[in-house]
Parts: sequence; C-alpha cells; structure tokens
Amino acid sequence: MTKQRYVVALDQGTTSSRAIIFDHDARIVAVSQREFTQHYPQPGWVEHDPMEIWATQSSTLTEALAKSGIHNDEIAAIGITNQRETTVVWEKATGKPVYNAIVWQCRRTAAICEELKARGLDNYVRENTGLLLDAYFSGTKVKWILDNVEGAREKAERGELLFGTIDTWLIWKMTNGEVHVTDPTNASRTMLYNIRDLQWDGHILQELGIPASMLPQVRPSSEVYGYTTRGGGAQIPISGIAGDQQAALFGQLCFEKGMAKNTYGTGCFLLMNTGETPVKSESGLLTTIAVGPTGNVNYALEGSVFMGGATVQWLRDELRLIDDATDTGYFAGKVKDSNGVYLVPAFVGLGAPYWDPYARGAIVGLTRGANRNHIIRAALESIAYQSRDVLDAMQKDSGIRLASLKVDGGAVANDFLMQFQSDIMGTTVVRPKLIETTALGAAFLAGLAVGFWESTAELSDKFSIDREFEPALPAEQREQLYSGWQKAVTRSQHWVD
Ligand SMILES: Nc1ncnc2c1ncn2[C@@H]1O[C@H](COP(=O)(O)OP(=O)(O)O)[C@@H](O)[C@H]1O
Ligand SMILES: O=P(O)(O)OC[C@H](O)CO
Repeated sequence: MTKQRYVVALDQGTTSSRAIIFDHDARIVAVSQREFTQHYPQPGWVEHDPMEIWATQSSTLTEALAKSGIHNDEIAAIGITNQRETTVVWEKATGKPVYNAIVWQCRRTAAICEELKARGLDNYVRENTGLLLDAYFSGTKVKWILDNVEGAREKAERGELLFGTIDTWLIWKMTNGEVHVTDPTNASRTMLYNIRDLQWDGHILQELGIPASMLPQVRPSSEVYGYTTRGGGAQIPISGIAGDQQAALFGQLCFEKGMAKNTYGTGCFLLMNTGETPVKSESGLLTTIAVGPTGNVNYALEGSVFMGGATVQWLRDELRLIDDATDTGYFAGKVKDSNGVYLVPAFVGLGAPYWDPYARGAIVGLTRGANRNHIIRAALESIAYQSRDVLDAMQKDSGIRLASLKVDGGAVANDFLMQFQSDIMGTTVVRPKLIETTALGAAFLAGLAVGFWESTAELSDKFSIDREFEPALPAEQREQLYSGWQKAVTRSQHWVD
C-alpha cells in the first residue's frame, strides 16, 4: 500500500483558487493557482461565476498533483478553506447555480439591511449571530436571490434549491452532489447562525423568508465529511473546513485565548481568539466562531477591512500606475513620505470599525507637488492605517495589549508595508517563513481529522519566523500621521445616498 505522505489544502480566495500540497513537516511540495473573473455589474456590486470557481479550483488540484508527480493515493486528506460570506444558490437536482455567486464585498443588499434595521432586527442579530446587520454577510444575499431571480422563491419553498458558502459549494461538487455541509466558522458568517446555540436561527430565517431546507448541515471543522476521486482514482477524504480567516488563525497556531493574527489578502482581517466565551464588542468589531485546539468551537473578535491588497490591484488594473503588486514597495520607497496625501479605499464602503456602506473612495491632501509615487505610497499606507483602526478597537474590547502581531497573506511580502505597519501601530510585526498560513490551517484541520498529525502540540515545531519588524517612528510623529488618516476617513464617509 502506498504511504500517504501528503495533505492538500484547497484555498478558494476572492481573486484566485489555489491548491497547495504539504508534506508531514508542513513544507509546501507543490502549488497551483488560477485567477478568475471578477464581475462588477453595477457600482458597488461584485459577483463571481460559481462554475468558474469550481473549474479553477478543481483544475488547480489536478495541476498540483501532476506538477509534483504525486499520485492521489498518496494524499491522506483534503482541507477546504474559502473566501467567506460569498453566497451560492443552486438547484439540487441539476447542480446548476440559479444566479452568480454574490461576493462578500457586494453592497447590493444595503437597502434590505436598512429595512431590517427599521423592523428592529439589528439588536437581535448582534446578540445572536455576533455580527452587524450589514450587506457583507450571506443572509441578505440569499434573500436578494430569492426575491429577484424569477421562480427562485417558489423553488426554494418546494425544497428544490440549496444554499452554500464556497466551502459548501466545492464539497457538493467534489462529492458529486452527495454531501451538503459547512462548518461553524463559515456558518457564523451567514448572519443566519446562532453562535450561542450553535444552530441555524429560526427567527432570522423567518424574518428573511429563507426556507431551512436550503441550508447545509453544520459539522465540526475537523472531521471526515465525504470522499472525492477528483485528481485521480483513489477516494480521498475531505476532512477539514474553515473560513479563510479562521483557517489562518489556526495555521498561525493561535489556539489560545488572547492570540491574534492579521491577514493581508484582498481585504485585511485581524482576529483574536477569545477562548470558549464570546466577547461582545463595543467598538465595531464582530464576534465570530474560530477553531480551538481540538477542532472545537472557540470564539474570536474580528476586525474586517474590505480593501487591503485589492487597493494595490486597483492601482495596477484601473489606474495602471504599476505593472505588478511587487513594484509598490519600490515606488513607495522612492519618496520620503506621502507628501500629505491620504488614500481612503472605501470602494465598497467601509467595514470595521466604521461599517458605512455609503462611504466611497477618496484621495485627499493633494497638492501640486503630489506625484505617482505619493499615491502608490498612500495606497500601501491605507492598508496599514485600516489595520491600526481595528487593532485599537481590538485592544480596547479585549483589554489585551498585543506586544506583537503575527501577520500573513499575499501582501506581507511587502517589506515597506510591514515596516510602516509596525511604525503606525507601535507594535512588533512578526512575519512567518510560510505566509500561506490560510492553506496551512486547512491542511492542519484535515490532517488532524485522519491522524496524519496526532495533535496540535505536534504542529508547533513546524512554525518558524522569517522576520520581525520593530517600530522605528517616534510616537508623536506616529500619532500625527494617524490623526491625518482619521480626518481623511471622515471625508469619505456617508458619500452616496
Ligand atoms: N508585494 C506586494 N505588495 C502589496 N500587495 C501585494 C503584494 N503581493 C501581493 N499583494 C496583494 O495581495 C493580494 C493577494 O494576496 P492573497 O493572500 O493571495 O489574497 P486572496 O486570498 O484574498 O486572494 C492581492 O490583492 C495583491 O494585490
Ligand atoms: O479572499 P480573502 O483572503 O481576502 O478573504 C475574504 C474574507 O474571507 C471575506 O470575509
């Protein structure tokens, strides 16, 4: 019998699908990545084609296996991690989506949220789901599909439609429509899940008119859900699921209360494990479900920033100021400061701690001397300022001052950004050698479920630090720069009606 020496993580992100093969030492053996199309049908709307998500994700699995020469009977398990909240509704009988996936960044349901607030639902949502009544989460996106796609509501009421976040959709496809599941971390992002009872919330489902028959079964983040033959002949267990931010928290070994990480991908997401008790935020953070040391439910405080690395993509794709994201560090370093320029990337409104769906992007402080490098620099700085906003809120709510912050995600490769982050937070920033901690977390969850790794204690020696960035900016200058940012934010708020 072939020895099963590897675990695969499928990391379905907002802009790309990735398959990463890890060995027992948690080293990356092979990676395959494919970008897919972003659809912007109207200002503030964002969609993905679920079939393209599936096609890119399944082909990365095939390619990673082919590239590495690893046969699928050498794979002990597959773990899934995914962009959260993004909503797919499909027909049970045919597996055909009834509409494009409505992406977490999409603002189209802001008016539905207002209506629900007017009906007094916001406090109930806060208390029972840990979230705010915002268009970010899946609940109002499902409602929008049922209200706007012809015949969808009738079909849903006849039990013919299924809902899933991307984890659910991928597992459904990988098991040829046999398994309809999610895990508590993803469920906790739908605004339909009661994070205290750990059950779908009947009251919210009723208020939104969503039939319970559409919902996946919620299973622990680390256990065998089903098997797939994708990528070859053998049956591989699918045995780990976590939303990408919770997977990164797990991959950074933040199993204990008070441990935190910030991930710099499309958005930025700062999460702190608060242990077995949910902590309510007074400062605009979310209470959400994380994964504890045995794959159990823990709680976390989360600061969600909608535009992180995506701001850099905008510089590249829309303004064409750079050819590649990696160029930003070079250009930002060519000027000594941003020359008073601030860029507030409120392109899809602002998330934590402002929660303003009506904010829009702004570049302020321009003078005749402002040039391209200042704008590039201001774009990178905006990522760090937004993370400082949520760190301040996190420290206030948790009562814990972080001596250092663990970071990961695509944009942490940028040394300028990391140094500025440390400067503007006044905190040491710790970058691990392996920045694919989201995929690593999913691999850990899947591997633990099948005994590939014995326990989380075994995982800690698989983690090593690449570099620590120490704050170098005098406190007075730091606060002066930061107050300029806060002023800039006020200029972008409540922009559209
Ligand atoms: N050197 C860099 N400097 C700044 N941003 C970067 C750099 N490299 C990648 N990025 C940004 O990081 C993001 C990709 O990170 P990733 O973790 O793959 O995101 P996701 O999982 O959200 O798709 C992109 O938005 C990209 O613009
Ligand atoms: O695609 P990412 O990595 O930016 O993550 C998206 C988040 O899960 C949205 O909540």
